[in-house]
Amino acid sequence: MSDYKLAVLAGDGIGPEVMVEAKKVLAAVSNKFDLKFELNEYDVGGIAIDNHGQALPPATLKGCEDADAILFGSIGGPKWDNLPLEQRPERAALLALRGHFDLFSNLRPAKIYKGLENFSPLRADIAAKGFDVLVVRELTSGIYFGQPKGLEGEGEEEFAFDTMRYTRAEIRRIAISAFEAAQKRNKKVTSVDKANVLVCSRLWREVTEEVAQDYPEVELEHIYIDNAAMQLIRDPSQYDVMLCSNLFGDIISDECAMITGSMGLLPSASINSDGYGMYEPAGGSAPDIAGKGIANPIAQILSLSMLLRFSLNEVAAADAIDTAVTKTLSDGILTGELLTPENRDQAKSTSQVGDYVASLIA
Ligand SMILES: NC(=O)C1=CN([C@@H]2O[C@H](COP(=O)(O)OP(=O)(O)OC[C@H]3O[C@@H](n4cnc5c(N)ncnc54)[C@H](O)[C@@H]3O)[C@@H](O)[C@H]2O)C=CC1
Ligand SMILES: CC(C)CC(=O)C(=O)O
Ligand SMILES: [Mg+2]
Repeated sequence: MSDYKLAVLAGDGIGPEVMVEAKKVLAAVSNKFDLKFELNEYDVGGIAIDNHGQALPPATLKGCEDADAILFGSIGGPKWDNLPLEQRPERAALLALRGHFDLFSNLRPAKIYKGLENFSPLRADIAAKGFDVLVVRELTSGIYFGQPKGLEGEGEEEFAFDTMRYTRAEIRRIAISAFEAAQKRNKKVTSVDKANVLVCSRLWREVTEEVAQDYPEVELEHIYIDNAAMQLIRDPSQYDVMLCSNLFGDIISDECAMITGSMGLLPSASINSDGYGMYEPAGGSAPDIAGKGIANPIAQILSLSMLLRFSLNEVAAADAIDTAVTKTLSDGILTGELLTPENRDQAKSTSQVGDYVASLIA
């Protein structure tokens, strides 16, 4: 019997809706594998601004510090869009948590599931070649963590800037994450950069080449971000691990999600060097569908599986969730955004999908 303490931060928009489903699945695996979890829920993001006047209240941060891992939903939304940047949920809570816990290694696994081949926006013959990519994104540096500056000057001379900055050490540790992951997969790392114009990308290439020396069995290739975005549509089967800086990984991972059929299928793990992590869907709070009971809960459920696997080493429980999700999708238990207009009447609700996954584990 294990005792784990999780900080549960559902957040805004669809966050609380999909979190309910992840908790159902957690209850099912707790039962099946005789695991004991203490779940402590905290406000974060817009809801925390409304209730406590700040996006990351001290009690939330303390709860995360006291936990074995964080299960995170998503934050932000139109209600808080006009706040100054430093108070907005995305910066004041999400980037703050990533920075505070040094969660530099962001893993975003995307694949076309069996049964969903026809729901990928890829051309059928391209989808048939397969798609199974792990985006390894640097998460605590680069342009999102450079000092924003603005606004200065006046009139048409008024300006703002963001700085992109990477140290060798920051590049080295994320490159090692990518090579370690590739060793357990198909032994290929594609490093995505813009080394034809950016100095940071020149350093990125140099350090990535150095790290590659320690992994002779892993192939390393470099590609410019614009070409990578295009190649992912032309022939994504050529990729295994895609190593990206913070900005490029943010963009490329949304593209990978959509290749699988939906933003709502892509989970993520954000891990530090001690194995502590925050686990969240790669997508956002989806204000356009929030409150309708139609959000896809799979990314949240798979984020829970990653939490069990990477931070708690509960591999059997994680495997059980992955197997149940695979069967749910191949059984055609799908939320509406995955379906075509002709068969959308067969769409299942958020809670029907969560119930089905949980029932397969029980
Ligand atoms: N980790 C986080 O908390 C993130 C927060 N955001 C924030 O979320 C808010 C909305 O951002 P958007 O740019 O609209 O991106 P988004 O990822 O929330 O939504 C983009 C599109 O994907 C769809 N989508 C996303 N998750 C889905 C799911 N589980 N099931 C079905 N469809 C899903 C949405 O309906 C929308 O059409 C913004 O405030 C943004 O800053 C954005 C990305 C990550
Ligand atoms: C606030 C953003 C950096 C969050 C996001 O888009 C992401 O982590 O993918
Ligand atoms: Mg993003």
